[in-house]
Amino acid sequence: MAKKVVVGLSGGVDSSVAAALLHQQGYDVTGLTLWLMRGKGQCCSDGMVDAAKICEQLNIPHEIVDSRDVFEQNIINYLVTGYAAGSTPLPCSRCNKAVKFTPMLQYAKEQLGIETIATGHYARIKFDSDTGRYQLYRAVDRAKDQSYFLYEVPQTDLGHCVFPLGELTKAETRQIAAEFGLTTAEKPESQDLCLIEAHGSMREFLDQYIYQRKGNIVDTQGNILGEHEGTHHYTIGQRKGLGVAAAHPLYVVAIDAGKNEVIVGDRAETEAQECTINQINWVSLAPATSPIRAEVQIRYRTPPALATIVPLDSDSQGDANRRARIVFDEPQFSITPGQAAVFYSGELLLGGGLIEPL
Ligand SMILES: Nc1ncnc2c1ncn2[C@@H]1O[C@H](COP(=O)(O)OP(=O)(O)OP(=O)(O)O)[C@@H](O)[C@H]1O
Repeated sequence: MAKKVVVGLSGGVDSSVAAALLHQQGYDVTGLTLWLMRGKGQCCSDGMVDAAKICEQLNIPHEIVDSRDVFEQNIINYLVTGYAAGSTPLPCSRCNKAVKFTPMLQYAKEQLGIETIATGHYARIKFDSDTGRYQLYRAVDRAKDQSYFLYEVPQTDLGHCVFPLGELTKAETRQIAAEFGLTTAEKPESQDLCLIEAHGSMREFLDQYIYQRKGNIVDTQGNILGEHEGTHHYTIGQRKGLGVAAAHPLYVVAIDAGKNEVIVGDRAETEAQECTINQINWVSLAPATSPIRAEVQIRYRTPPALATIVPLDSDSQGDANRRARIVFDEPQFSITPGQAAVFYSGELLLGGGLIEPL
């Protein structure tokens, strides 16, 4: 009997190709689309229609799961609370874990009796029989690699996931889509976070939830340089849009939501060599109990930098091995609370955690 798999279909070209490839390989494929956003979620409604067209084309069943509440609780609330507190939360890794993988697997198992799910993520999973762990590797196409956003996916889910595009380049994916004649073959690449695509900008999205309270933009000595309309409009390392005239470029160095201040300084003042992370999820490696060396990536598009990860006893929720101090070999530009620090050894993703306020 054909092996059954549920493919998470966003209506984009990547997940369409993932479904088409598995279908071609003889899998019994079911498409599943999560309805994520209320209100301005035009991209969701378009996505659902495009995903339905793919399912018709491949002649496979299509399930739509209303996940708007799950998305609101786990992503919208998370973003709004984080930005209001002066951090820059990372929604995609949280979404993958809390909205996509775990709930999709649960639905697949409980409602459809299917044990495996697939997505169009660019990353690779391998089982390591020595450690008994499911390991995550960067995608072959480094420009498209999405492993950074997958560091939170628990071992219990990874063992039930397939990433058919992990060995492909984006150009190959497009070519395969054209060869299959998929209706999504020519669909343009999504440029940004789905929330930004839906709302125009993060600022427009957040302004619906967070009151715009005017405050001061100050330098690191406390001198007032200008005015802002809400600390949630800023992120660490930001240079553009400060509205402050200065002889040399100024960057956001810190955000003090309590005092309602944005603190700016020159580039060197945004650099730090250490940070603490919490809520660590160990992926390819069993939880470290002594310091380890790794390449640590502090933003999706920031190149990894060599560092020592020193485990601390417990995290904010009291779990052992889930908090660590990261000591970089060189100072790093704009270490940003709320973003993820993800550790790699070459292509292998070891684990990751969330950066605490410095
Ligand atoms: N609403 C959704 N419902 C089900 N699965 C989804 C949904 N959104 C994304 N996914 C899955 O997660 C993968 C990565 O999503 P991401 O938002 O990064 O899209 P992407 O890289 O542009 O991929 P695609 O071209 O398939 O949209 C998708 O390929 C798809 O398998």
